[in-house]
Amino acid sequence: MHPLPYVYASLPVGIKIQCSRCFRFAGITTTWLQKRGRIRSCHPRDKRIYRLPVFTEKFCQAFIEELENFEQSEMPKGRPNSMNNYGVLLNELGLDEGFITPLREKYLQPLTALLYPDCGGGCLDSHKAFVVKYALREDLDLSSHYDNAEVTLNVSLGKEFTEGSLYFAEFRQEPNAIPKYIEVEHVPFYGLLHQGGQMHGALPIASGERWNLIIWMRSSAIRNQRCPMCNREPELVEAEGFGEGFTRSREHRPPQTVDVCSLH
Ligand SMILES: O=C(O)CCC(=O)C(=O)O
Ligand SMILES: [Fe+2]
Repeated sequence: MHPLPYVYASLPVGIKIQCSRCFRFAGITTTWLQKRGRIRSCHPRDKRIYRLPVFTEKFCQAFIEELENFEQSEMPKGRPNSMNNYGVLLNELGLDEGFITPLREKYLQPLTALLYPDCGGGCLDSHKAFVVKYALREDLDLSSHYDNAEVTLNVSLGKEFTEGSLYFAEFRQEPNAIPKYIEVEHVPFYGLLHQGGQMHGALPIASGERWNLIIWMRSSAIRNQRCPMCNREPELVEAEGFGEGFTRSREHRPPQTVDVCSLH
């Protein structure tokens, strides 16, 4: 059993180890990062899917144990979305403020600003974070979809499993087009960054249990112009917390960016 404070106490360990390395990356080029092996592009045709270290193994184990405790408790539970029957919404555990927000702002944003400057990577100001779980006799896979996010982080937390890779198609592929998918394996304790609008899904696991942390990161500067789900100008209603990441202010525009990789 891990009482919640134990997990909270262990969070900075998991984050700090990788964070201190990544802070030094802010302001340098994608090419430099790739050459040094700090992040890896997962496909030669460059679908802008990147693998990066996120948590320690010890942290992932403690995190899963805590999620299992929550699952077994009597506390009311929502599910991440209509496609998942299992899994946990992290705001229900009070993990936004002390965990996901600093992770997004301090660790991820320096990287996403570099990797996705054209889709709000430099101005991600809210998120929806949840954990998905796949197991035999529970959910096995996830059908093809795009996320309600500008940029998504998907971290493999464990446990042991076989198969269950992600597959990616074109960016917002036409529903009737013949899909050309690439498969990307989950590597334990590593994360994958991808554009939320890229069609993707998860193949069925063949054995074991797979737990992944998903952070849908949102940029109000981008989505205030056009909703990524319906492609129209959003009509706003009051919402609790981050809502779906829209804000009333339309003045914000994404900052102007240059392609640093083309500069010499
Ligand atoms: O199962 C996975 O790893 C992918 C989950 C996912 O794409 C999502 O929840 O949006
Ligand atoms: Fe997704």
